[in-house]
Amino acid sequence: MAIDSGTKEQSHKEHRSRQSGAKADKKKRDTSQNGKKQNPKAFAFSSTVKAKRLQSRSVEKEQRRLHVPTIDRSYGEQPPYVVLVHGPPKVGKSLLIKSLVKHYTKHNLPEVRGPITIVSGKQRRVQFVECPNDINGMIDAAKFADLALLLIDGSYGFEMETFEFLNILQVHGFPKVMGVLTHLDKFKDVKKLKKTKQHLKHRFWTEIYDGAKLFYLSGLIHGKYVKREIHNLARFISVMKFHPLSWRTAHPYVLVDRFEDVTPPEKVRLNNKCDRNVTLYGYLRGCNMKKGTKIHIAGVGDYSLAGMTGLADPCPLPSAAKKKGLRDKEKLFYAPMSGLGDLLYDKDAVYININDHFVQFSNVDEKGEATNEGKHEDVGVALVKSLQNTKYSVDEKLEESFINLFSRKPNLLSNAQSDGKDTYESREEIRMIEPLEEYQSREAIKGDGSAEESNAEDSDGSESESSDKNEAARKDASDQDANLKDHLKEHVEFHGGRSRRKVIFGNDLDHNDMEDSDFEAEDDGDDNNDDDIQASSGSDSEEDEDVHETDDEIGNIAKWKESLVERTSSRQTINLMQLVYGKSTSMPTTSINEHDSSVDDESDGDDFFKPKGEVNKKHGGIEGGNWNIEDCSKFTNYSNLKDWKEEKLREGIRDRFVTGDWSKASQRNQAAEAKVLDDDAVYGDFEDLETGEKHDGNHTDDASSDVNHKEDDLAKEERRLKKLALRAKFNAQFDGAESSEEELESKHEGKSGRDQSKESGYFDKLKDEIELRKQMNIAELNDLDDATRLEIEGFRTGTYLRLEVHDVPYEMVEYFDPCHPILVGGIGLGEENVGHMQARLKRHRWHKKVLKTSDPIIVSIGWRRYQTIPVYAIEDRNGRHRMLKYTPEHMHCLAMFWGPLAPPNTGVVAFQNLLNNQI
Ligand SMILES: Nc1nc2c(ncn2[C@@H]2O[C@H](COP(=O)(O)OP(=O)(O)OP(=O)(O)O)[C@@H](O)[C@H]2O)c(=O)[nH]1
Repeated sequence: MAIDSGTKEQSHKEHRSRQSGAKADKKKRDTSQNGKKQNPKAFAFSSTVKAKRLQSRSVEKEQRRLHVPTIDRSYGEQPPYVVLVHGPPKVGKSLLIKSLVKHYTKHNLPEVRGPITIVSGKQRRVQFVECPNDINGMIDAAKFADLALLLIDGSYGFEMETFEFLNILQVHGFPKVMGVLTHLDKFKDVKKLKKTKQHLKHRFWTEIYDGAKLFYLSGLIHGKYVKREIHNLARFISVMKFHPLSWRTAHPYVLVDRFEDVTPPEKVRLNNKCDRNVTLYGYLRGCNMKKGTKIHIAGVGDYSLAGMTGLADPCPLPSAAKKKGLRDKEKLFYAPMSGLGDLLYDKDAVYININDHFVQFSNVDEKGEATNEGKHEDVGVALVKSLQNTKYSVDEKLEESFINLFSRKPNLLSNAQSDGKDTYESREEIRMIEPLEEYQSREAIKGDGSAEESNAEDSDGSESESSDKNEAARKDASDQDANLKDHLKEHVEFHGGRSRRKVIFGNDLDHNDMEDSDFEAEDDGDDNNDDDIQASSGSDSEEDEDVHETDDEIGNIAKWKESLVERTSSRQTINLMQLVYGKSTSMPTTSINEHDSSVDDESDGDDFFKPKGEVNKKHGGIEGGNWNIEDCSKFTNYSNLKDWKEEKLREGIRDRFVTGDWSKASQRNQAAEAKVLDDDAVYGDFEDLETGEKHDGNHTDDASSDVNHKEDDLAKEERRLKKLALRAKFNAQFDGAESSEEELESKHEGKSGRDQSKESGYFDKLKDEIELRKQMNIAELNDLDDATRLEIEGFRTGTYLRLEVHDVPYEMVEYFDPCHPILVGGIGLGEENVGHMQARLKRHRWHKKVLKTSDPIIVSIGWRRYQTIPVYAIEDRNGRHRMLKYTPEHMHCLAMFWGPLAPPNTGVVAFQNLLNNQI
């Protein structure tokens, strides 16, 4: 009792809720939110301003989504998507592929050699390829990759390889790109890790586009990456959407995943260096390939095919695989070069591969001894297992078979591999012994050489992008040329037993300081070395001087940046003036001059150039009448220009933008029709600007152009109706699958109830039309028998092809390296001819020296890469081409060179040096 009474009497201190501090703030926030709106979605449009903003934002998003529909020419089953794993040496490329293969197939991949095809889902296969660490390999890889995984050593930072590869990618059509940070376990400090991650992410975004996916692989568990992280990465790969790239949809290509030498052995015996016959195997991609198409083997040359056969798919989709027997399990992977796959018969050889889990034995380990996990191993199994390792030509196998069968000698390939390793190790040793000399000599090479390699050029045709993000990426890349990437510097250093080419960003110096605290001793030395590199390279360009300044005085960064920014901005204005107004101001004056007096303005006295002047005049005459051309700047009548500084004028067009009030638009359109009929002067009205028509005294022109417009419209309408009729016919024929889709769409549109839905409807209609045409083609082809179909259509994309090529140089066989994928591209009509080509070209900002006319360069264009001698020129204002001895600074110029022709709008990249000096 006493206790009870005691407790009753005891007064506890009352709980006082916090009045200030983080907790109180949070509570306030919560209560205020809860109090105001319990269901934020239900009150989304409580404010009209907000509603308007939301609406315009969604419209903007919708608009951004729209792009000209690309025509997908792939008719057959989708071939496996190529996932390219790229990165500087020793960053973990092989390990990532092994981990991913393990994730998908539950099999351990002994080594990564050549493309590895795996089934990643019911409807999807992917082919993993490790990108070789040399420029040639990177160029080829950029041409066939559907998704590039850029591996970056997080503990070290960006290396030049990544940026060089990105530049190549930009030119050859930008496929999807994802970044993967590895070696993050080397960070001991969590804060530093976080900061570095953030920093690298933003740097990555600057290079690609904001929001580009970057994965973090935090470390290794049992020598493999963490399962969960690999699982996430695999999920992303499995669901990723790939857009067809324009060059590839117009050209068939094969990424070779199996290669055989089928030269008659007798011929080789007589002459070891005779031309060889080879067979190349791989999935057909891009578009259909007809018989008789010429091919280009990257790095080898153009050939006509001696034979082309379609084989059974070695790794079919689960949905497509027809099970032949009960034990016929689905084959989930195919990697003949890595020694994975299944039983395969073809003309040249028979391959027997048995999955580990069927026979319960492991592969041969490194020492060449079999570690038996299975209960018992019979002779048959041993035989089959030894056969597993033979995957070279028949003659080679005949020579080696008895050794392989009975003595368990490690095969030639593994020998070669280990030899390679040995040489590498010995090279490392040499470096360790003589680090200084080696280092300095390498610096000297790379100060010039490696920058030369990255001598990427912009081209006209680089706009052949399909995905918005990719476009954004390119835009970003070009936009930020001036301000961000100019600061990017290569820094060669000896790190972790090998020379690495670190990327240093001008605006990241402070960050580097932060990072450097970890590796202080090293980097102090490196700073000095950096100066040395600059000195040794001996370049005396302005930029380099600037860089020297920064290296000398880090405190002056701001000033240095100021001067750079000023300079770039001043340059930009000049360029802009030239680009936007330069011609517009000059053209009218020249044409006026020509009209006024027949004296040539610039080429006066020079009879040679007179005809050109006349051509110019003609141009002026033709264009003068054409008021509807897009580039109105050339014919600006200054008296008609509106003064956009006037508030009233600006107010007048406010509603023409997404943020404006659109209800007026419909009224205005009605009014506009009336106005056109009306002969009253409408000068100064904004209708003029929108339609691009000018009403200054050319009423008759306007009227006639209007009539033309109307006629055009009528024709268009007629065509549209025809198409609709066709479509209806098609729908009636083919069980109305599309119409149901359409209904859904229309329902959706009705729901959204916006004007913009019409536009997206148009977009969808365009897409539908393309699809319709495709379906009609397929329907038409389905009626044909197989042989005729093959004749007309060619081999369909996704077919596993065997290509036989005769008389290739013996070096192709001799130096064949499974780690260096072979790309075979189909050549279009007209592309097999040689001739002069003209390309727009700009010296890359990393290339320190100007390029000189007649200095040989190596050009990569289309599937090809070849050496040629360019002549640089620039187009003067009067349309003449003036030869340049050297390329101009920060400007495009023209390059004329001789070589196998490529279609217009093809991306071009040129290199001065392709030496593989990057290890
Ligand atoms: N600590 C740590 N080690 C890693 C990580 N990723 C890879 N490694 C190790 O780095 C070494 C090189 O890995 P590889 O997969 O052979 O690298 P690679 O890029 O294929 O190398 P090359 O083919 O020679 O260019 C291996 O010993 C890996 O175990 C990581 O995230 N953390």
